[in-house]
Amino acid sequence: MEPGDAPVLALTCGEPAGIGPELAVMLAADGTLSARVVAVGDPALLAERAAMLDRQLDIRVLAPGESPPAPRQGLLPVWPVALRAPSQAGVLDTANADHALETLDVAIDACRSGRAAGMVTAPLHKGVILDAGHAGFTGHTEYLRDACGVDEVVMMLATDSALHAHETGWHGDSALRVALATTHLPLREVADAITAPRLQRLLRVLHADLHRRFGVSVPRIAVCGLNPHAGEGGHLGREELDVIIPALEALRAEGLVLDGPLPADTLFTPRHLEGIDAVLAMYHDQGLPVLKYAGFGRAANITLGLPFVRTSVDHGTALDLAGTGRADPGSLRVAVALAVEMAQRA
Ligand SMILES: NC(=O)c1ccc[n+]([C@@H]2O[C@H](COP(=O)([O-])OP(=O)(O)OC[C@H]3O[C@@H](n4cnc5c(N)ncnc54)[C@H](O)[C@@H]3O)[C@@H](O)[C@H]2O)c1
Ligand SMILES: N[C@H](C(=O)O)[C@H](O)COP(=O)(O)O
Repeated sequence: MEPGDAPVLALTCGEPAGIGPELAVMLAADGTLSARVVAVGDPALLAERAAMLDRQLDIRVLAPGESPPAPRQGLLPVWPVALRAPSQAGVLDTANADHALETLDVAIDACRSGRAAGMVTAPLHKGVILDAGHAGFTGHTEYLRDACGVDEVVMMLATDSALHAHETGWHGDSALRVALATTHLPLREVADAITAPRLQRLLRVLHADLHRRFGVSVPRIAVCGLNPHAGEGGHLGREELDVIIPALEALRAEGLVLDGPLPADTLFTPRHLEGIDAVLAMYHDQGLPVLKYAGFGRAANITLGLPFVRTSVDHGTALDLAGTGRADPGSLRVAVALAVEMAQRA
C-alpha cells in the first residue's frame, strides 16, 4: 500500500494542559506517524508545544473534512479546534473542557462520515471536564458509546507484544490483553454493576471483536472472579455463584470458549495465561495494574464494539511532565500502529 492510500486516522490532542499535544508533536517530528494521521486540536497550541520542545514542524491546517496529504517526517496536518482560553502546560482550566470535548466530536464525525477510518485519542482529564459541569462524564469509552448509540462497548488494554495474535500467539509474561467488566465507577458500586445480562453483552462484544479486529479465529477468554479466591464456594461472596457462573454457562451454550470464573490473583500468571486470548477483569484496578506493570508505555487502550476503530494511550494527562519534553511517546506510537492495523483489517 502506498503511503497516500493508508487509512486516515484522527488523532485528538486531549487535555490541552496535558502531555497529549506534545506527544503528537514528537511523533510527527520524529517521522513515526506511519499513517495519514490528522491531529484534531488547536494549531497554535501545537506550534507552541513544538517550539517548547525545539522541534521543527510543518503544521498544515486543513479545511473541515479536507483529506490529509501523504505522511512525511515533520508534517502535522490538523483539523483545527480552537482553544476556549489560553492553555498553560500543567495547569488545568475548566474553560477548555468544551474544547477537549469538541476535539472528540470532530473526530467522531470524521469517523462516522467515513472521512477517517478510526481515531486515536490522547488523554483527557476526567476531573476538569466534570468540574466544568459535564455531569456524568466518565471517559472516552462511555462518551463514544453514547455518541454512536451502541448498547455496549468494552474497554480493553493490550501490551504491544499481544497486538499481533495471528502472527506471534500468546507468550505469557509480557503479552497481555485485559478487558474490563466495569470501568470508571466507585469501588463501592462495582458489585451491583455486574449483572448476568451485562456480562453476557460484554463477553459477546469481546468475543466478536477479538475475531473481527484482532484476527483471533476462536477466541478463548479467561474470566476473573470478583471476590477473593473467586468467592471460595460462596463463603467469601456470592457473585460468582449467583451472577458470573450462570452468565458464563449461558454463553458457553452459544459456543463461546470461556474459562472461569478464576481467582484473579493466580490467573495473571504465565501458566494460567497459556492459550488465553484475553482476560476479562471485573473492575479497573483488578486488571489494569497487572497490564500496566507488564507493559506501561508500550500498551494501548482499545474500545471494542464501536462502528469504527478507536485506540488510545495507556496513560493519563501526566500534568507533572507537560511541557517538559520528558513524556514517553511510546504508548501513542503503539496506539497509532494498532489503529492502522485494525483499520486495514476491517
Ligand atoms: N486515555 C485517557 O484519556 C486517560 C487514561 C488514563 C488516565 N486518564 C486521566 O488522566 C488524569 C491523570 O491520571 P493519573 O494521574 O492517574 O495518571 P497519569 O498516567 O497521568 O500519571 C501517572 C504517572 O505516570 C506518569 N506518566 C504518565 N504518562 C507518561 C508518559 N507518557 N511518559 C512518562 N511518564 C508518564 C506521570 O508522570 C505520573 O507519574 C486523570 O484525569 C485520569 O482520569 C486519561
Ligand atoms: N481506564 C483507562 C486507563 O487507566 O488507562 C483510562 O482512564 C482511559 O479511559 P477512556 O479511554 O475511557 O478515557
